[in-house]
Amino acid sequence: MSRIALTRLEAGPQIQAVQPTQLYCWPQFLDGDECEQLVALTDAKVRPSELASPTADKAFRTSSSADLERRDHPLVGIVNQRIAGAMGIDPAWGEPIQAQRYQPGQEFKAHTDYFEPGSVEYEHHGGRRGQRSWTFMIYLNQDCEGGETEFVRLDKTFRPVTGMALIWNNLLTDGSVNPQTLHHAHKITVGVKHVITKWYRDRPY
Ligand SMILES: O=C(O)CCC(=O)C(=O)O
Ligand SMILES: [Fe+2]
Repeated sequence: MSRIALTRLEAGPQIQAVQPTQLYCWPQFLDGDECEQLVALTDAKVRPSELASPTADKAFRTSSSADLERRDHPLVGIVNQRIAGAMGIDPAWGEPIQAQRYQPGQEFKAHTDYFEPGSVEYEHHGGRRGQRSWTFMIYLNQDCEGGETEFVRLDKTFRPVTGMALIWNNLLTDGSVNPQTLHHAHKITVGVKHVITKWYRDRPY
């Protein structure tokens, strides 16, 4: 699967990191109108974000989240298809699109998107549904300060840019997890940051 996705991805996005980590940035994956509509859909549905893995730190992930579904708006289906087409992955392997909203002071501290193998969270969230493989994240706005996405072990930091996608594989080509994908969504200092995230599994979800 990694190889198929890599081939398709070479058509549009810019490579940001090379083996063993596959990390891409794709400017203007969505246009400004699409982003604005997705922000409005998110604001109408948000709830406090959840954590897959337990942590004693109550300030670890302080954002809000919303699951965006096709029945919320036809644009959700269109974006789902555009992402699946770009990735060359069967849409059945994808989780529903989830939006994240960060208000001033909110962040998601350094974490990985894969489930720790052998852990309770893996049994609960992975298990039969499979491990998380690719993350396809799109910034919906840039009129904010702070909120950078930092890949702390890769020394790569991205500022939110409206419509820009960040795409990375949380796994290595042999299917094992890649700790180099550790990332931190920095605190927002001014304004509000919105993103949408699509996670793929390593088998049909
Ligand atoms: O908001 C970001 O920049 C990153 C979000 C993220 O890492 C996640 O939702 O898993
Ligand atoms: Fe993440």
